[in-house]
Amino acid sequence: MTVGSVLVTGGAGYIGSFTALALLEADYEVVIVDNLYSSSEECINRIELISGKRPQYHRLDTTNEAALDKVFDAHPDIDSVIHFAALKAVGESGEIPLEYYRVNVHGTICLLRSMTRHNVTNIVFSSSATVYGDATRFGNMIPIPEHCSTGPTNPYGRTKSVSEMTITDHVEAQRNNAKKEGKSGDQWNAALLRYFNPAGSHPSGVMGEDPQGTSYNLLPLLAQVAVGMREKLLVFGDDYASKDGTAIRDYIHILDLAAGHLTALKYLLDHHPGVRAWNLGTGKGSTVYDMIKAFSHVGGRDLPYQVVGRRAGDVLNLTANSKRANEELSGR
Ligand SMILES: O=c1ccn([C@@H]2O[C@H](COP(=O)(O)OP(=O)(O)O[C@H]3O[C@H](CO)[C@@H](O)[C@H](O)[C@H]3O)[C@@H](O)[C@H]2O)c(=O)[nH]1
Repeated sequence: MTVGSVLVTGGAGYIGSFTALALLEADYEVVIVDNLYSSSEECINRIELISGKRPQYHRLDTTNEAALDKVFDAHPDIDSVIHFAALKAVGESGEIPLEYYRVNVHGTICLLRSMTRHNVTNIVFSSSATVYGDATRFGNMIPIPEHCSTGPTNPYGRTKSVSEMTITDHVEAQRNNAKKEGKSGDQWNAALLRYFNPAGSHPSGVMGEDPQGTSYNLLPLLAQVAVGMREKLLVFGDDYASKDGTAIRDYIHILDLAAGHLTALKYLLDHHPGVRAWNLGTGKGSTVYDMIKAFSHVGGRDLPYQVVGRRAGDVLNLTANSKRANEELSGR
């Protein structure tokens, strides 16, 4: 018996595929759409290998609204959407901002329009801690609570912020319209999940972060150095105001992150909160050097690195205040 039917956009990507797996394991029916821009169909096979269930899958771009409509038509049971599909951060990403806005923002708009036409009214959005930018700019807001004002420092973060605002405005407008028509108005709901830095793989070793093409994030790069695919890690700046000069991030295990999507979805369905933002992080900050040390320790050899200049758009510290998520989502 299925407990609900969920459309997962970007479900062949790193976080998307782990969430699709968690949904299947919790007996949801899963329909994945993905353009395979930075992933591969092999992900669908891996999800099946672990869960014993094959998610339904359509290859399409979320900016193709007509194709999205067909998916909703073909799966009338879909009652919720988890929206991952987006171009992922590539460093400062300043070189291709229009492509970021087309895929990340326009894709979100197309999805919301198609959901509205099909009366699918619950959306969990894959946002990012990057929306906060430098949380020290108005006094010290570290660890960062959800009420910290947003101020992203790179185009990728801005597309996440604009998508959050688009979803918020749409959900509020839909609720107000429903009320005007004498309905309860609590039908539309959105979770804005602000992830800190995802890390790790499935204990089976079958699924993990497997970036297609060049990788820009610390974890996959460290893994590549550890297995000898890459000569050394470039450390982007050792002149930050931290204990060892390198920048601080909050690394959260991918299985915990995936579980957070299911609990947020349940919260929407049980409580009809309208729009609610949650940080998904651990509350524990680690520097780049901490991460190099941890990888060296586990791998049994010192990993080579070289300090270079700071990367544009990076901030000193992104560490979550995870009180709200702990109180509202844990144990669900
Ligand atoms: O080769 C590298 C890569 C990264 N870093 C540093 O490592 C930390 C983490 O960087 P990275 O893994 O690229 O993540 P962030 O820049 O913190 O975050 C981006 O990447 C995350 C993982 O995909 C997303 O969740 C965020 O939304 C996105 O902004 C930062 O201090 C970087 O300066 C290095 O020193 N060398």
